[in-house]
Amino acid sequence: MRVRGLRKAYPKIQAVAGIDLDVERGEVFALLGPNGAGKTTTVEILEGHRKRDEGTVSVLDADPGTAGRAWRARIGMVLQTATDAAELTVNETIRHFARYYPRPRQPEEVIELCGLREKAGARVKGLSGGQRRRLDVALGIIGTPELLFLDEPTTGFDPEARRKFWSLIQKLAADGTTIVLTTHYLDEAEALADRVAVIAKGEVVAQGAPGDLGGRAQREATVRWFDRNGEQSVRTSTPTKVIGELSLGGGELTGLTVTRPSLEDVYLDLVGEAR
Ligand SMILES: Nc1ncnc2c1ncn2[C@@H]1O[C@H](COP(=O)(O)OP(=O)(O)OP(=O)(O)O)[C@@H](O)[C@H]1O
Repeated sequence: MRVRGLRKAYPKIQAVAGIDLDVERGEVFALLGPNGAGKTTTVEILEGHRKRDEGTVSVLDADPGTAGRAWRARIGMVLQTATDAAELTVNETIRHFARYYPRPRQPEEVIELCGLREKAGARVKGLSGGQRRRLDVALGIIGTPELLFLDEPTTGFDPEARRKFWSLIQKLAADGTTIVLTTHYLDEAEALADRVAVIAKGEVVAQGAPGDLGGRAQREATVRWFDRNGEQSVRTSTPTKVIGELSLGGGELTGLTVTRPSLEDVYLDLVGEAR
């Protein structure tokens, strides 16, 4: 996927103000950014659901603005708005949608992957919020997409469901599915994404591997330990040296930790600077 100079204005706001993105095949790519940053608008343009004002976009070697049905069948989407509640059961819904695709996954496999086995016979309208979201994901992957868009996929999931969802995404990625997701959960981006882009006010303010975003790996570390006087801490760019010096006494250092700024620290700095 290749995006250059993407722009989109609504009557009152420039929602996307010149975005460049590259996503490689097989990559998990996360879009991060505060509410209203322009993530959903960008994703909708990439999905072919919204017209852009300016810029060039190539998704699976086609322009989403003009690509046809065959292209659409190669793409899976999980939008922010949940599937319409229906009288159908989970099983029936998944089977129904499978018929739209030339190369569907087995419905039983998808039910299993999405943790819906116990709810397969339940009516969709009776599902909890998190279960509905898992059904959305099931419908997003039923067509065996080469590229899967997930807009805030785990909002409303309990911690266990989120972990299960992460392993589902890891399985899909291991099978070669390219995944573009938006999320407000930085631990999710860190667990799943090969690369992330932080968007603020319609612009990309940083892009890179989660471990290296905003020069994170090069930022100063904090070394903490306990001694007779209580907790001690030093900020340093050479933590190994600091620990070497502390170790000269020969004893074990109590409560020794070395920490770098978290992805959340870096993210908040980046987004704060963009305000
Ligand atoms: N259909 C629309 N008509 C007018 N303005 C819109 C429309 N959709 C979005 N906007 C505005 O465009 C800006 C970007 O919205 P967008 O939904 O792309 O942000 P987002 O990054 O996805 O936010 P969130 O994290 O809250 O989902 C916001 O200021 C929003 O109010």
